[in-house]
Amino acid sequence: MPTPLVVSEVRKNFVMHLRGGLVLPVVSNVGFSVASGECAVLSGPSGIGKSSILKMLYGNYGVDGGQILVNHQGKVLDMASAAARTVLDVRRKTMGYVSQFLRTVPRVAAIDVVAEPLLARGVAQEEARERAGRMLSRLNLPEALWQLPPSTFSGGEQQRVNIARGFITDHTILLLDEPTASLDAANSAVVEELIAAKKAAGVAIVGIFHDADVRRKVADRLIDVSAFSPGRKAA
Ligand SMILES: Nc1ncnc2c1ncn2[C@@H]1O[C@H](COP(=O)(O)OP(=O)(O)OP(=O)(O)O)[C@@H](O)[C@H]1O
Repeated sequence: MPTPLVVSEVRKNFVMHLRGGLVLPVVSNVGFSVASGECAVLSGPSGIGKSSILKMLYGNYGVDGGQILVNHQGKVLDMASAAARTVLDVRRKTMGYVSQFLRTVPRVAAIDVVAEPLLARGVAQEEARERAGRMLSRLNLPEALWQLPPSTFSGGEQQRVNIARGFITDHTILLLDEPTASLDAANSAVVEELIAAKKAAGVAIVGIFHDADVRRKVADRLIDVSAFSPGRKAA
């Protein structure tokens, strides 16, 4: 079976159009691969480019060079050069992403926000909602909130909706951007269990965890993003 995710020679500059086209090189020569069942954690100081790398892997940020090869339904394709339609298909079937903040859609109930990725994969509505409810219970979101849109939820409640939505599918690659940042110890522990279950199921995970304790528990390997800082020679 091909490796789920192989990143090589990826480069990213930000161009500040409001500053006369000033070019800010963020990362260069990014290279790593993530095996099935492995959790690789991006580490390094604030502002070094960790979130930018996750956003490039997911196709939210364009890439100025290099390859992001994913095993999508038995075929290897390059997210760095894939057409928008292909990127959406990869997101639906292969690659999940738990962003730092939930993007709420007005009037959509929390339970439907969580069930939506299952519906997109063809799961019947009743089953999708039942599974969404189970996931929200596991993350201790009070049932009274399930039918409400999450826009008024607390930071930690929104993050739990986001986590439930990200972990509900059987995507083979999962990107996690600080999933425990707004959570208390009990809910962080639930997320650690969910990550362990994904690893046991063979999912390849790339994550960012500022909490050293969580990082120590979930990481199989640290990837030092400072090594990809432009100007530094690759190790
Ligand atoms: N859309 C953008 N436009 C311009 N600059 C950006 C953009 N996104 C990120 N940057 C810049 O790229 C650099 C890397 O940011 P990034 O968020 O990837 O760092 P990080 O390592 O995840 O930081 P933190 O640990 O603080 O979250 C920063 O200097 C940031 O200002």
